[in-house]
Amino acid sequence: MGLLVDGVWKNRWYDTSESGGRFVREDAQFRHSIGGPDSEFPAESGRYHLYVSLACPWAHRTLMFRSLKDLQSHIDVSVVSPIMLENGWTFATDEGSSGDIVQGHRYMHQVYTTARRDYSGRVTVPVLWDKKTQSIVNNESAEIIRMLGTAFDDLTGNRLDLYPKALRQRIDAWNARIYPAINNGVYRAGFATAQDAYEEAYDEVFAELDRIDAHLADNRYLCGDTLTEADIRLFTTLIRFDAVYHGHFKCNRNRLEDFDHIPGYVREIYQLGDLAETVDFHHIKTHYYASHGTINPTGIVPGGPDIDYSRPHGRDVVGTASAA
Ligand SMILES: N[C@@H](CCC(=O)N[C@@H](CS)C(=O)NCC(=O)O)C(=O)O
Repeated sequence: MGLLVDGVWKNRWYDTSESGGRFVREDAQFRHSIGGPDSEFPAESGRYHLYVSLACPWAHRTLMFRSLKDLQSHIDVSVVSPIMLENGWTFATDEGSSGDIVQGHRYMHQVYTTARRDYSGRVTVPVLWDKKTQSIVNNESAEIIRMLGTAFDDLTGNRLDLYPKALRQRIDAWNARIYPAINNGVYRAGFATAQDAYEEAYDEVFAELDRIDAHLADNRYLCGDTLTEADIRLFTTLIRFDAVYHGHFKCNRNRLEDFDHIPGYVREIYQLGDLAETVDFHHIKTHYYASHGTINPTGIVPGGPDIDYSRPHGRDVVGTASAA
């Protein structure tokens, strides 16, 4: 775990000393967009590449969109090793990485310094890479999924709209609650270095999960009967919850499987199209338990849990007519 300072790699764990033991996530620095034919980054088949970790919930969003939007043959993918230690994310193929199939780098930080020689900041995934200009288009998953959601529609003919105009306000409102309380909430609990910081995050995680569970009693998805971006963003945290966040990040009031409505909701999304192929529990568990030496010094990866996400979800009967 580390970061780049003026283009030089430094092996350093997160510094929580300035924030009262609270984990504060850094903002992504590359924020360009893929657009129409006149834009700097026009939508073109084969031009763009995704660097992802199969363990990472933020990268997972982009893989889910790539699958739902039929982009597999237009955007190829390099997968980093699940083990992230003193060199940060690596392309060690003996540990489960695909290798950097575009540039042949050994380390993810080289992708960043290829894009910007004196880059300072964290080296995160996902990264949307432009092979033509040898640069990073964007390294913020929330923005990458919006691009994948519409920019390539004329190429693929896939018009699935996960951020429809009529639902945007509601989607934005869900995202605004779910990001701090759940997506980042589990990290705020897990990476806290002070008891009160941990408890604050833990309480928020479960308050929001309780609210969502109640909402899902008579709403098939977060925004009623339509699957949206908000569901995808929530799913990537939920699918990791019992395997990792419950134990490793100490979010253990109860398991997700113990809720009334969330488990069926998670299974329904897991079973949609080819989305199950985007979930890799080996990478997920290995990454967290074997990479975070400050939290789990032995690096032992637990055997369980053993949850069958392909069993029937029973969500077809949920009141699709009711408003969210
Ligand atoms: N804002 C980014 C956050 C991405 C992020 O933090 N990814 C984690 C993996 S789960 C990472 O690469 N962390 C490495 C680090 O912080 O050094 C996004 O959503 O794309």
